[in-house]
Amino acid sequence: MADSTHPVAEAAQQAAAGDHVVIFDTTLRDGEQSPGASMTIEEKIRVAQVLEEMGVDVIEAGFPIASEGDFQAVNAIARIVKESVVCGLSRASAADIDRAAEALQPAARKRIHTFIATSPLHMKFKLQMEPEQVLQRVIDSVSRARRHTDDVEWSCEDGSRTEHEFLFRCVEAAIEAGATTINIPDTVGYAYPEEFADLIREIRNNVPNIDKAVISVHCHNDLGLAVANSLMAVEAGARQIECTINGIGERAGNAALEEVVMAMRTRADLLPYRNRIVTQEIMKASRLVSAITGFAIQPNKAIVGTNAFAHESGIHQDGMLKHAGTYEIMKPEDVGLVKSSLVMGKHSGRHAFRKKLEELGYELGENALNDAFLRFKNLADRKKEVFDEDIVALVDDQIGAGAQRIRFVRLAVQCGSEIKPRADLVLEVDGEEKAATAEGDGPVDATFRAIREIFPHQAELQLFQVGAVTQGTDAQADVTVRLAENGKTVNGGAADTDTIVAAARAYVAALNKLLTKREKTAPAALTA
Ligand SMILES: CC(=O)SCCNC(=O)CCNC(=O)[C@H](O)C(C)(C)COP(=O)(O)OP(=O)(O)OC[C@H]1O[C@@H](n2cnc3c(N)ncnc32)[C@H](O)[C@@H]1OP(=O)(O)O
Ligand SMILES: CC(C)C(=O)C(=O)O
Repeated sequence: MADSTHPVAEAAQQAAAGDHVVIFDTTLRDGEQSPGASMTIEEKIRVAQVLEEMGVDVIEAGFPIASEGDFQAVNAIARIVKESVVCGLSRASAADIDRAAEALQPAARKRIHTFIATSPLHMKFKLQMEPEQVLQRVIDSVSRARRHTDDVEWSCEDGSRTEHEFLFRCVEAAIEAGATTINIPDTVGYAYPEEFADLIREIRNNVPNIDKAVISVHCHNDLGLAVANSLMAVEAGARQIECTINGIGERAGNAALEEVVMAMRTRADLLPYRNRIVTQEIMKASRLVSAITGFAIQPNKAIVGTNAFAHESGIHQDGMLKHAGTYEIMKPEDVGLVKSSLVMGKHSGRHAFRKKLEELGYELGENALNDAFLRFKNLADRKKEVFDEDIVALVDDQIGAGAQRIRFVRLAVQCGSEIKPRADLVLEVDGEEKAATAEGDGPVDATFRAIREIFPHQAELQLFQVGAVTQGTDAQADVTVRLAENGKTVNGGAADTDTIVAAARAYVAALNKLLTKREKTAPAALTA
C-alpha cells in the first residue's frame, strides 16, 4: 500500500491541489510510434536534452521492453538528464516493469509508467481478459513498479471508453497499490471536451483516495480535439498533460506541447495555471523534432508553422505595422522566433510594400513607388510568393529601364563530347552590332568569354543559377546571373527554352544593370 506521507505522494497532493500543471512529454515514446518517426539513440538523446532545457517536467523516453535500441535509449537518457524526471513505459507485466526499471536505473529522478486497457472492447477482444483479471493486474503491476521507484504512473488505456464504475474501481486500486499519477487516456481521440471534463470531475468525486494522486490526461487527436480535451480536463482538475512536440504520435498524433503551453500562457485569464516551460525554446524543439523525424510541419500549424507569425494580406500588414496586437495574440519572440514576417504576395498592400522596400535599402519617390507597386502586383498574380530577390529584380529593372546599352542579337554554340565548346555571339552595344567568337570550358563559359570580348569589364561572376520554369524536356530554362563590382551587386534574369541563350541574355541583363548603377555614382564607362 502507498505511504501517503511519502515525498512523492505529498508532491502529488500539492500538485493536485495547486495550480501547477505538470508537462509530461512523450515525443520519444508515443511520438515515435508515428509510422516513419523512428529515431536513433543519438537523436533521442538530442531531443531529450532540448526537452530538459525547455523545462519539461517528465520525459517519457521510451518503452524499454520494446527493443534493445529502446532500452539503450532510455538508459542513455536516464544517465544524462538531471532536471527532468525520466520515465519508461511498461505493460502490466512483471517482465516489462523490471526491464523499465533496469533501463531507468541511473536516473536522478525516475518514473515507471505502467498501463492496461480497461474498456470493454479492449478487455474482451485485445487482452481477452475478464474485468476482474484486469483489476488484479492493475494491483500487481503498480505494486511491482513501486518496488523499483516511489514515482509510479498508472494508465487505463482507452479510459474515455471505459465504463465509469469499473474505471473508478481501477483508479482507486491503482492509488491504493502506490500509483502517484493516474493517467486517463483518450486513446482513440474519441472524447468531446465537455464530456471529457465531466469524466475527470466524476473521477474526482467518486474515487475516495483520488487526492493522493495527480490526475493526468493523454489525448489523441483523431478528431482534432486533443488540445481542447486536455485543457478542459485541466479546468476539471487534471494537473498533468501528456503531449508531444509538433503533436506527433500514434495515428493523428497527440496534444501538441506547444499548443497547450501557449494556450495556457496566452489565455491565463481563463486558464490560471503555471508550468515550467521556457516557451522561447519551442521553435528550437519543434525544428529539431521535425528535422530528425523528417515530418514537415504544415505551414499553418498553430504556434510553429512558418505562417503562424506571417502576414500576407494588405489590411493585416497595415494593421501589424501600426500595432502588432491587431493581428497577433502572441509575441513571436515568446516562442523563440526573432520577429513576425510580412510575406509579400498578391494580397499585400502599399504600406507593407513600402516597408519591404525600406528593409531592402530602397527609398522611392511616390510615383516610382506606385509604379513599382503595380509591377509587383502584376508579378504576384503570376507567382505564389514574391521573394525579396524578386522585388530587388523588379525595382532594379525599373531603375535600369531605358538604359539598355547592350542588347542580345544572336548566338550560335558548338559543343559535344568531341568538340572544344565554341560560342559565336553578336551583341548590339550603344546601337552598333559587334561580334566575337570564343572558346571555353563549356558552352556557358565560351558564351560569357565572348561577352567579355565584345564588352570588356571587371565585374566578377558571383552566381550562375539555372532553374526550370515548367517541367518536361521542353521546359524553359530560367537563368539568374549575379555580377559584382566595387561592392555593387546586381542580378540579371532571363528565360528561354535554350539554356545557353537564357544564360547569355541573363548575363547581358545583369551587365546593363551594373552599367546603370555605375553611371549613377560615377558617370564613367564601365568598359576597362
Ligand atoms: C496506446 C499505446 O500507445 S500502448 C503502447 C503501444 N506501443 C507499442 O506497442 C510499441 C512497442 N511494442 C512492441 O515492441 C511490441 O508490441 C511488444 C514488445 C510490447 C510486445 O510484442 P509481442 O510480445 O510480440 O506482442 P504483440 O505486440 O504481438 O501483442 C501484444 C501482446 O501484449 C498484450 N498486451 C497489450 N497491452 C497489454 C498491457 N497493457 N498489459 C499486458 N499485456 C498487454 C496483448 O494482449 C498481446 O498479448 P498476447 O500475445 O498474449 O496476445
Ligand atoms: C499508454 C497510454 C498512455 C497511451 O499511449 C494511450 O492510451 O494512448
